[in-house]
Order: sequence, then structure tokens, then C-alpha cells
Amino acid sequence: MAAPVIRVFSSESQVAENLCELVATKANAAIKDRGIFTIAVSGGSAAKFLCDGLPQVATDWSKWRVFFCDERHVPFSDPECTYSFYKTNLLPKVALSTDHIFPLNPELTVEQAADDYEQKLHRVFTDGGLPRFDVLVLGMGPDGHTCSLFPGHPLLQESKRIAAPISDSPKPPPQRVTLTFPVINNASCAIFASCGAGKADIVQQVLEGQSDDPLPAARVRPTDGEVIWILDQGAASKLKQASYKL
Ligand SMILES: O=C(O)[C@H](O)[C@@H](O)[C@H](O)[C@H](O)COP(=O)(O)O
Repeated sequence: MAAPVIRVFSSESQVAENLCELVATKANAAIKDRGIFTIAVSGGSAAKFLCDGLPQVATDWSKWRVFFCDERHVPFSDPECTYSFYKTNLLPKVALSTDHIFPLNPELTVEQAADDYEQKLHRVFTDGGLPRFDVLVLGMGPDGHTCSLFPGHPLLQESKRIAAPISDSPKPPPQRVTLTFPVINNASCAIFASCGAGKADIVQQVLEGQSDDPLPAARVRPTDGEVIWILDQGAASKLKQASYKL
């Protein structure tokens, strides 16, 4: 398990650019090696960064398979739907087929939608084992949550499911489906992008704090992979280790 790699940039636009360059590098390496690139993306500012920057990268979009680290159980027409954000803001600009992006089915109950999502994962990750994503693009909330995995929630201990329903999310909307830690920590590379001084305390706690009960974002430590934090100066401003500074 490698220690987190921390990259600090002077502006949000540089964070976005670096994130997209890194994703493209990982994509093109995976396509060269195995002919396919598997990624799970998030909502929040990471979605905006990816939708703005990925149309500029050179890659074979027909080889991408795009899942969601988590998704809100809302209709596609709801402005809270992360899939619809990507559908509107990325799909018209890149040659990614809608057959290669995997939304949650909002017509089902949240429990059924989680089961259905696990089946979708197994159809792409066909070896029958735990899915091993090439890249996860993650966000972190001000409480240290990532995906729909919240501090103190029993889902932090989930060990059997690869995608799980949640009906009591402390952040609305309450019903969501999320990848679980066994899948997250089986990824080849997990990338966080966090910006703004409002994130400084929680970034410091997650990256430098010691706890017997780590925050969800601090539990992202792929066993055979890397975790990379891409921060702007504001988000990195409370880190104590001098090597993390610009
Ligand atoms: O599902 C959600 O409610 C959001 O997607 C959320 O989990 C988001 O990823 C984080 O709060 C970080 O968001 P920012 O990077 O925009 O702060």
C-alpha cells in the first residue's frame, strides 16, 4: 500500500488541467496494455473539471468504460443526477458511446438499482473477481466523505457487496448507490481533486491525522495501487509537511 502522492497547484484551473492530463495518461496506458480503460467518476467539482478538460485530450474513446463512484437515486431529469451532468456536458463533445457509460437505473427501487448496478459492473469486469478499476476520480466533502460513504456509517464496513444502496445519506438526496471499499481499494489508481480554503482543515485531517476510526476519504488506500491527491493552494494550506507546499 503506497503512501498518498500529493500534488499542489496554484489555481483551480491548473488542478483541473492536471487531473485531466493524468486521467488521459492512465487511459492511454491501459488501452495500450489491455485494449480497454475502466474509470469511475464522481459528481461535485470533479465532474466539472472532467467535462471541461477531457474533450481536449487525445484518446480512443471507444475503449473507455465509464461508471460512477456513486450516484444519487433521482430521475435523469433531476438536476442532482450526476449521470445527466456528464450526458449534457461531456457526451456531446467526445466520441464516447452511451453504450459505454453506465448510469444507475432510477426506475428501480434503490435496493434493486444497486443490484442492477452490480450486474452492470460484472458485465464489464468479466473475470468474476472484484472489479479492478484503472482509475477512480473521487471528490471529498467537508465532512471527509467520499463516494456515498459517510463518517460513522455502517457502509464503511461493507465487505461483500461491490455496489451498495444507501437510504439515509446525511447529505441529500438520502437515497444513493455507491461503490464499496473492497472495490475502491482494489483500484489501480484513485485520484482526489479538491480545491478551496474551505477544504483545508479536512484535507489536513485526512492526509496527516492519526485515528483509529479514519474518515472515509482517509480509508482510500488501494492495496495494489496508488492514491493521488491533486489540490490547489487553498486546500493544501493547512498541511504541515513542507514537502507538500508549492
Ligand atoms: O454526491 C454528492 O453529493 C457529491 O458528489 C459529493 O459527494 C461531492 O463529490 C463532494 O461533496 C465533493 O464535492 P466538491 O469537490 O464539489 O467539494
